[in-house]
Amino acid sequence: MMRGAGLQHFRQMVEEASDAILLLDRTGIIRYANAAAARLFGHPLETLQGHEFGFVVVPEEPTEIQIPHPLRGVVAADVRTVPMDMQGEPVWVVYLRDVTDRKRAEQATRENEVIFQHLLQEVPDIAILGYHLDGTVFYWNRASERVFGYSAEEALQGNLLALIVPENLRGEMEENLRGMRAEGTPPESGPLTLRHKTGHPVEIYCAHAALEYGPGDTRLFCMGVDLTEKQRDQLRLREAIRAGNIGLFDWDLRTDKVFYSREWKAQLGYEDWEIGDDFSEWRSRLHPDDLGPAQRKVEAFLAHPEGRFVNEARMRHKDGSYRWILAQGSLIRGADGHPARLLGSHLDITQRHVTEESLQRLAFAVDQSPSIVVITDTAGLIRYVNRQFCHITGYEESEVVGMNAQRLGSGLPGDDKDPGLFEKLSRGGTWEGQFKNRRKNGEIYWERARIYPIRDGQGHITHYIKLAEDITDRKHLSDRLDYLAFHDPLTGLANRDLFLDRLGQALAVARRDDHVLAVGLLDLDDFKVVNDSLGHEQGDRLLVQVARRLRVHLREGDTVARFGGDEFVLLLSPLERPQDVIPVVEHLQQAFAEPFLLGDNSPMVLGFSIGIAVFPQDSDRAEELIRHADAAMYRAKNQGRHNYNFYTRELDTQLHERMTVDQAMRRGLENHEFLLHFQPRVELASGRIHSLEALVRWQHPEWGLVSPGRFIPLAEETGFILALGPEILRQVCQQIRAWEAAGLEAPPVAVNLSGREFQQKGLVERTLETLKETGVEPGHIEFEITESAAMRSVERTIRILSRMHEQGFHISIDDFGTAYSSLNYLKRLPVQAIKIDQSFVMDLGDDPDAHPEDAAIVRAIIGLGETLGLEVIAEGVETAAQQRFLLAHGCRIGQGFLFSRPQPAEVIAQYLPSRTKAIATQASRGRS
Ligand SMILES: Nc1nc2c(ncn2[C@@H]2O[C@@H]3COP(=O)(O)O[C@H]4[C@@H](O)[C@H](n5cnc6c(=O)[nH]c(N)nc65)O[C@@H]4COP(=O)(O)O[C@H]3[C@H]2O)c(=O)[nH]1
Repeated sequence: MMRGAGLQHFRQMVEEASDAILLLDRTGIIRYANAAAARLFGHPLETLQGHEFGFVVVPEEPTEIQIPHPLRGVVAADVRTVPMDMQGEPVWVVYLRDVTDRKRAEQATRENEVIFQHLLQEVPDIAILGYHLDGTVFYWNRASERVFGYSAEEALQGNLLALIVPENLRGEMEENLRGMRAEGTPPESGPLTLRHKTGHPVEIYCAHAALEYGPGDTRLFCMGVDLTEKQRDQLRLREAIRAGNIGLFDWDLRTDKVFYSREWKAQLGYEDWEIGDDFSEWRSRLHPDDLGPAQRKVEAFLAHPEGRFVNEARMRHKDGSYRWILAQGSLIRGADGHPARLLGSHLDITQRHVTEESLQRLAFAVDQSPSIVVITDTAGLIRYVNRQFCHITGYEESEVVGMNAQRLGSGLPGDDKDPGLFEKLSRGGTWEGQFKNRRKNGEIYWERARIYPIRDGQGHITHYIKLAEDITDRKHLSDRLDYLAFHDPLTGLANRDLFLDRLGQALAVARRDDHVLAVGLLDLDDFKVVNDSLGHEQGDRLLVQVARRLRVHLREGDTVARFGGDEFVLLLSPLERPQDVIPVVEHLQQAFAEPFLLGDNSPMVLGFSIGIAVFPQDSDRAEELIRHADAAMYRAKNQGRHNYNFYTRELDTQLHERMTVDQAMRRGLENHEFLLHFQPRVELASGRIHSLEALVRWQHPEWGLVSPGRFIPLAEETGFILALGPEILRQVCQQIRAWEAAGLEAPPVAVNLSGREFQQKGLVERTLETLKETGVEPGHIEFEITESAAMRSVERTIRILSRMHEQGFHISIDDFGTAYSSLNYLKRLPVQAIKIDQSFVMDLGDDPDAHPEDAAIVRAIIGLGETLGLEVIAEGVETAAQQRFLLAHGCRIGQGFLFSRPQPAEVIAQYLPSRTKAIATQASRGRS
């Protein structure tokens, strides 16, 4: 039992308790009430005490009662009654707790649940669907039924993916669900195109919410708004702005604050939060060079805000690079009519700038290109020409743009020069070829061109481009080369190739029409002599005149060709009979009786020899006909001047013989059949040997000793002399060494050098080599070259003879007097001797006085030799009278049968002084 202070404390606790506490006697009268009870009942304590409680309560059982409150209406309270015994009296302690607010909240919640469920279910424009993370649908409101066409009953059995997600989105959706399962991130909100039960697309704006139903049971709600057209437009606009990467700005001119959109910032590499709303954010990022102009443009626009504000400037990206930004905007005025905002967009046009710059460079390159560039449209109208075109054609760009390319004869589409051209181009092919065009001044020029079609993005041909080069010069050159390939450059006559071609055609016609044709090979008599003595220039002049005369005196259909040198070939066709050639030849002979004119207009009569071969009797093949005509010509020549000769079978035999001799010579060289005879050149006064001339002989096993007159000309003709010559020199050197070895004093030996050998390259080197090998000094050798060979190419002769002379060789001019030596050249030749041709000496006979002309020639040659300081050697001295004449006129040295025929080396050896004797003689001379 509590007493004293304890009781006091208990009483205070009861008094201040938050719950209402009443003490009832057994009749239910309130004997005590605390302050909370007074608040609960809304009556003062005094009123409560002694008042009947009035509620039926079950002791010990919590009960809820409704208490009428004078101010709050009805107050709800939870009641618990506990029976007690107070000083023997049974009493009830009643505890009351005010639960009005809680009750109300519970009521509200209950009501809300109903409302929300109703709302969710009935909300007209929002399709709400709940689904598990595997897509199984567990909630489907009425709007979903309308939007997607499935009833809730149908939907609740199915899977969202199968129901409303179209094929193309399924993968993405599954990916989203996987993301949700793994990381708890719900799919992003945004517009979606789903599928109605009937299959048509349903465009909705979809927001997702994830709800945790229990551990491991997260579910998703999709709330989809079926978009109105306006909303769709707005969304499209937003999407377009995003997709087009268009940055937006909204500059409040009064506050100087600017709204920069995410894209505006992203264009420059910034996150949304990295850029504020100050005007300086724009200004500070402008390229220093663009800042001033851009600001001035803004100011100008604000001062006169007409149309649209447009500016292109470089702006600094976060990475430090600069981007080209196209800013466009319009002014918005405030309610007071003053400019309030500048609203606009930013577009990154860097790529366009790069492209434009490279296009500009390309355009520059095309314009400056060394090629002609022309662009036309598909109708052939010129749209562009470059500088080179203007330079080549002489047209100004403005004169031709818009003009049909055809009118320039440029060969572009529509040109009728090549009908295949347009067809090829319009099929999309490339055309390549040559055009013959006209410059503005009317001049013709050639171009090599390529034309390509230009296509647009869809592959349609929109233009044609021509790239061309002016090849006029090249064309002329190639025409010239073509001409040269088939013509003789000197006379303009057909060359061998063209002649063969014509002959081939003529043979075909002759075979078909059964007629005769003739090939004539014409060789000018004595032309070589003229050429060698008067020089090439005169020779050429003569050849040109001959060509002209031949052309003039032959029929139109006949062909004249020049095969080189003084060899002309005629094709006479058609003829009825072979003998029809004769009048033609005679006509030509008459034509040649007329003199030709030399450079100094001095007249010169030139004859010709001609060999003729006839189809079909001699051959039916072109080459063979020419060969036969050649053989006939040789015989004509051999028979004397101004002759003509028909080919005969017998001629073939001769040719055959020539071939046999040539082969025999080549074999003979291998078999050492060539040997030397030596003919002394003697001092005319004393008869002493001055020097020797080596003369080759051919000791053939069957034909016996063959003289050089019979094989040297053929050897020269066939080139065999080039093999034989070095062999002769070698034998000469070896013989000199042999004589010396035998103790004899070997005099200098003269060796004949044929014209062919003289022309050959490396002559001096090879000669020196032979001398070195055999150990003979150059001073021991003298080379004889004929006057005609020396005069063939005088400058070259001088060059080679000078080199020989420098090496210590002696040189003499053989057969002097037979060619037309220019004294001017003779003076320059480094020769030591001239040999009077034996014909002049022999013609003196036994009595030179009886032959005054020959005597005069011989005297003139001796005088010439004296004047030029040359030794003069007379050839063919056969009589003592000749010897006396020569001596009397100052010729010191002679050679001829009078002194000795050419003899083998052993015979010659008998005449050679012994070396010891010679030395002794010299020694005794030295002493005296
Ligand atoms: N009737 C007559 N004839 C005389 C008299 N004295 C010498 N001869 C002959 O006249 C020719 C002189 O030689 P060539 O004018 O150089 O004329 C030479 C020369 O052009 C050429 N020849 C001879 N040997 C060689 C050689 O080794 N090389 C070259 N390339 N040609 C040679 O063959 C030509 C003829 O040579 P060969 O028959 O040996 O004839 C020699 C010689 O035997 C004479 O008093 N009366």
